[in-house]
Amino acid sequence: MPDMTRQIFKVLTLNAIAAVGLKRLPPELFQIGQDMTDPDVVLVRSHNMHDMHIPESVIAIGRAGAGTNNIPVNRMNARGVPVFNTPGANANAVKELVLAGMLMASRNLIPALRFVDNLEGDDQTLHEQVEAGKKQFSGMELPGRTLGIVGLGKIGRLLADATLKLGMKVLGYDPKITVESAWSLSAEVQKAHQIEDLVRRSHFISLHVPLNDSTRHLIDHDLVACMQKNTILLNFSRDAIVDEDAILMGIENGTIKYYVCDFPSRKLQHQPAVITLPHLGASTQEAEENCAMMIADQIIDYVQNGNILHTVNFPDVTMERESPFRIAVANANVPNLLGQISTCMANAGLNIHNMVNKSRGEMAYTLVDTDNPVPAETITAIAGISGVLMVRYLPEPSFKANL
Ligand SMILES: NC(=O)c1ccc[n+]([C@@H]2O[C@H](COP(=O)([O-])OP(=O)(O)OC[C@H]3O[C@@H](n4cnc5c(N)ncnc54)[C@H](O)[C@@H]3O)[C@@H](O)[C@H]2O)c1
Ligand SMILES: O=C(O)CC[C@@H](O)C(=O)O
Repeated sequence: MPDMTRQIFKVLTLNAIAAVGLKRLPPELFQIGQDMTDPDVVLVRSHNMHDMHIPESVIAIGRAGAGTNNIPVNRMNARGVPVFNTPGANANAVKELVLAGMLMASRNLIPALRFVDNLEGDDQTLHEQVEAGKKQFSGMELPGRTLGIVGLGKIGRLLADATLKLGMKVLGYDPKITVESAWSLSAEVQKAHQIEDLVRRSHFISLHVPLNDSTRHLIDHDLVACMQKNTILLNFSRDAIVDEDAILMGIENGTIKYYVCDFPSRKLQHQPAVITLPHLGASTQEAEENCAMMIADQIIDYVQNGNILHTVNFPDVTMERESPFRIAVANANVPNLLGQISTCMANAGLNIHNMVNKSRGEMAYTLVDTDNPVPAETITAIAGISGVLMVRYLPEPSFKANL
């Protein structure tokens, strides 16, 4: 069980996190380093944490970005460790790169650039070759074409808005769409009830779903077989959302004109119809700074106040402080745990001032403010309840980081 009352939090950074975000973590409260033993918090971007030993001291993981498939979320669930991310903070950067990808493909820009690079001779010869050769790169325009967007979250929605403005027809498929996304989606986006339907009707298809067991190889041989001839497929989500063999087969038989993606692989390298970028979707100054600032603020609020906003494994739970004494409990979402926690507090004669409890799937999280300090034995008693995964005592800190 980590030391819950400690006031200095050690932050291990596994990737470069923008300085403007790290600066939000004041040195009075946080010690930051790339070589930290027994960290309280791990900050990460794309570093693969699956094979890494994650010390018992860790109370939170912060992903400065959207995708969390590089983090062993299930292992963290068992320990009651929230995995934070920064939804939307890099969405515009990805949207812009997808637009660039669509234009690179629709205007054959990559082979055209290669053609020019390889021209030889003086200017006169070069101009002659340009005029004779350019017809092979003749492309198509976007207005009137159909873009199918798979996943209408933060990125998918921005892409829908931008491409509608360019005069495209937009089809969307998202069986798990959130209420927030549905509200903010343009009414001009047509709903596809089946992904096969979207794939059949689209000239361009762009993937914007998280990688998990239900989306791994979402684009397989069967779906490629449903595509129109000369489809342009864009994948700025994750490599394994597509079956690369199916993509290469689709290219070979003329179904896929271009596969534009952000995830290089040996199989895809040197394929003329594949445009691969080096995972550049979120690589803008703006996105990197947005993600770093957002994750820093979420971590500060969690370590100081136990508040949870934007994780992939916990419910959002926030409560204004009305008393200086607070405990935060992560527990399995099973009957009677709340009752047992309250009993431990009643046994210590503690009066509950305010309380909030929420669950998400198998995880539940409770914040309890008390009128009096919580004795160490009470924290130990709560930690000993079967199903309790993590308890933190959070007396109001003498030094508070600004949020
Ligand atoms: N290339 C990059 O640098 C980069 C940057 C940011 C995000 N990403 C990737 O893009 C993904 C999406 O990012 P976001 O910010 O839009 O996330 P988001 O959570 O806002 O949106 C994801 C959407 O996918 C939907 N979805 C889930 N399963 C689906 C399925 N089987 N079929 C259709 N829709 C499904 C969800 O309902 C949700 O609306 C991330 O998970 C990440 O892997 C890549
Ligand atoms: O941090 C990055 O550069 C990539 C982030 C991106 O893949 C994401 O899922 O947010």
